[in-house]
Amino acid sequence: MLPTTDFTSTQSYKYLTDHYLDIVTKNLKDLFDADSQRFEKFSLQFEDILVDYSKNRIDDETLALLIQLARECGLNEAIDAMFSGEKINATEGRPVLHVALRNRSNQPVLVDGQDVMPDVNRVLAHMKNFSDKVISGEWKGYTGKAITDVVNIGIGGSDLGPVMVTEALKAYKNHLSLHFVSNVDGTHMAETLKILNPETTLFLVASKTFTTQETMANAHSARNWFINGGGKDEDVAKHFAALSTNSKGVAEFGIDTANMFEFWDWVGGRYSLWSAIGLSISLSIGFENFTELLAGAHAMDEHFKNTEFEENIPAILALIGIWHNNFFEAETQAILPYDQYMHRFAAYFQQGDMESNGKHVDRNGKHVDYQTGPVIWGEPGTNGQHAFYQLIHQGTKLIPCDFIAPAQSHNPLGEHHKMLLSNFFAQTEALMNGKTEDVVIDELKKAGKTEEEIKAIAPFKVFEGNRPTNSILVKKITPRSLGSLIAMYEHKIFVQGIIWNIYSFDQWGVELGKQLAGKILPELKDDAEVTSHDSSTNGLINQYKAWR
Ligand SMILES: O=P(O)(O)OC[C@H]1O[C@H](O)[C@H](O)[C@@H](O)[C@@H]1O
Repeated sequence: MLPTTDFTSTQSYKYLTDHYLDIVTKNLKDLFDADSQRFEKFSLQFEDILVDYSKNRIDDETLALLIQLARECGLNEAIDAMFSGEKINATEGRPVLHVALRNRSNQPVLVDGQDVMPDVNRVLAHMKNFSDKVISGEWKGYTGKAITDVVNIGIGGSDLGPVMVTEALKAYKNHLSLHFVSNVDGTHMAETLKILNPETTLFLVASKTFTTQETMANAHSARNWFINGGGKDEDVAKHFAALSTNSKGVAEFGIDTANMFEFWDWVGGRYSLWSAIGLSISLSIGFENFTELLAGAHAMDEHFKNTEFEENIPAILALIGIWHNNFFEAETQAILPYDQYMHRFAAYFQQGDMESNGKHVDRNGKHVDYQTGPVIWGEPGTNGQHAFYQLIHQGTKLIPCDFIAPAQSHNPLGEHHKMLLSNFFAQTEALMNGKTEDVVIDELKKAGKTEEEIKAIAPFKVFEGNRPTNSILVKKITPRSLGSLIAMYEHKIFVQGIIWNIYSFDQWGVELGKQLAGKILPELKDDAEVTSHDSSTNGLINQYKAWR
């Protein structure tokens, strides 16, 4: 059972409320000036990942109180409950054990008294065998040709993780071409199929439930394309595999269950890239690299489970996030990777974080009267700098940012990486220091402006600074370091959910739209006027019918 403490009723929350009034008057620049050890004090290293959280509006007392908050909210007990397989996803009656999928120690993990590790290892062995055969060309299509293209058909957690990781680890990629079709918009499938040959294409139908409308529609269209392209029913087994928890659904679709890669209901969709859902990753970069990804995540799991909160990276990041979210009233959190390969990282954690912590009912079933999960967004630097950083620097909203960058590039092209990294360092410095009016006036004077010109333009050129950032410097983006980085964010989300007293592992909020779409679909089959909805929805549907 998870604790059900209302964090706003704790002693530490009350202290934090007072302490906030003190901190809010302080400037980051002054905090640095007052303490030459601030970087050493407020940064942590885990393997090849350096997490610098010193450029946040915190001091020793802030951290001590936030850690007290974590203790008062029962974070220790909650971590034990997750790792020991308790059914902490209470609204669905399930344990939360993505950590078991990457449990490289092979220590038993019990669900209802039964060790899940033999099953985990059996599926991993199946994935290895299959990946090796497809990559080596031993696996043949129906006309005897080797596979050249793999299409993952899935959406949400059955798409975003594999897309993000295969992109982030493109430097490790083999000869297979990977494609991802998620949208039910026929354009996604049609455009993908245009360049493919049914004789050499392998489809992975990725769906935890094997009932998701979009994925099933795309899978049926892919199957039709395969049959229309010359394949026979009996050839489907050579070109379709399923990644799912639903063996009945897989068999009904007509995929040979020998080509089914299983996982279990204790794996949440948005935490499933470590499971059979990661088969596209293993095909793209090879099984050895996939296990390195798992090993990196496992190492972070061990760090999270065994480290005191004072030095626990996911816990510290989560607590700083709570400080921004619940005291500074920041509404969003930007994730800004200075790595082109990581261009889907923010999108991945949009689901990871927002589907997990976008909740307004606490673990007692009561409506919360405080803020829970932030809006997660971001794009790779430096592109973002030329698009939306203006608002981060000079807008009216406080936007805490995570800056992520690798020290070593996979593509050391001339001075490019130095240029990229100079921007990475410069942005957090600029956000912290800003530019005072005095400096602006001085610059304008030097540029030969008149008193009058200076007076008119100076206010627009002032940067207040004092904007909080975390800098996450990674030696190199490898399967291992990426695995650790993903697990770090996963556990950050977990810690925040525990403190906000919400259930982070269900997602009832996505159901209503699905239900209504299910009701509307039959209404679109003919041209009859629709009158069953509100006037807006009726009006839109009827106009659609008139125009189609
Ligand atoms: O893997 P599937 O069962 O097809 O589910 C795909 C996705 O759809 C749902 O709507 C959930 O919101 C997601 O958490 C899930 O990842």
